[in-house]
Amino acid sequence: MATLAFNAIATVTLTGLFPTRKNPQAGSLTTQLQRREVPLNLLKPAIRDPSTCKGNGFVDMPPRPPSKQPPPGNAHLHASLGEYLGHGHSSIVFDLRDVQLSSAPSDVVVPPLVVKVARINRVTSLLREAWFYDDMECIQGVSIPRCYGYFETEVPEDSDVRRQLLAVAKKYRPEDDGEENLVLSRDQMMGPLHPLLAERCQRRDIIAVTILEKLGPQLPLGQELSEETKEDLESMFEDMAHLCINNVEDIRWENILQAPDTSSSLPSLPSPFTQKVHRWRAIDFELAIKINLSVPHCQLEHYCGLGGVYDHVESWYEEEYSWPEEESESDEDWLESRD
Ligand SMILES: Nc1ncnc2c1ncn2[C@@H]1O[C@H](COP(=O)(O)OP(=O)(O)OP(=O)(O)O)[C@@H](O)[C@H]1O
Repeated sequence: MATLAFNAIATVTLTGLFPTRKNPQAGSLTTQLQRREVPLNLLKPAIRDPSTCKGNGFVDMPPRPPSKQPPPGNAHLHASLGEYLGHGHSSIVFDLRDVQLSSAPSDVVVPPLVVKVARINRVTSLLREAWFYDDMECIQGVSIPRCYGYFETEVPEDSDVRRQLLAVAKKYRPEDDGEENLVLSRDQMMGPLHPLLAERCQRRDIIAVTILEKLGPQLPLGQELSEETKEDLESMFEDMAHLCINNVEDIRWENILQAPDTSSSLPSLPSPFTQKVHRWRAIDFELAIKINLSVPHCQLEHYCGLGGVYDHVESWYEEEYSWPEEESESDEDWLESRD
């Protein structure tokens, strides 16, 4: 049996756009999306000259490790959107059901998958994140989920699919409209944006998704974390530090999920840096930066982020936490009327 290469899927057809918790079957709408390769120079790493920063922990930036994937495939993935799994500033994430793969060898194993759908004004966040997935290919299935590609399609401004996405996005995060994308402003401080990012941040007629391996739940709240779990989490972020990826701004409880462990999941692989097999995985690289920090210095920053996660887990009590919000009836009625 062969496993699905990260670049095997060329096109994706998604049906049932977009369900809600109260109406998981909602939407007879369908769309087809095409893989878009993410340019290597999409993002500029932050490079400090090690000779002028002696003792500050800067190193020579290692080149991106060469991809171990075969030549790009031509497979077509067909799936319907299942349960809503979560959302953030940039996206809404759904389980994928009834997954079928065509134009691929029949013995290819497809693990349980999710689709991360960018909010219409956050396509650049997903594109940026897809660059980090490419950059961290060697730790996909190790300390981050396997990523099967970034896909896009153009949708006319007055299309039902676009309207449905806007309505669902608004439902899960009503305050999103018009929010400034601070990450891009930060990228701009390092020089002009890559033309693709500059163009995509003006567009409001693109649906963009990534297809990711489905992970398990977050760390259980309200109990002390074992030393073993803490060591595992620290080692997981050490893998990123070896690739000069600093993700301290997005180390949050929401962004650490259990490694998949169902009978249909793919096994977790040993770290190419520490040979450890992790029980947890990190997600969400919208705010990550590639910077020539040494591993210990990057790890120091990651420890700060993890300290916040440990506090959150250990001092949690239910009344404080009420996420996600319940859907309001009137919005739900509106959505149902669109089906
Ligand atoms: N691979 C996955 N498997 C299972 N659930 C996932 C997966 N990826 C994301 N989720 C769920 O979706 C939620 C939102 O995902 P994520 O944090 O990646 O979104 P985001 O929009 O990039 O967040 P933000 O921009 O606010 O940092 C997660 O907290 C988690 O509950």
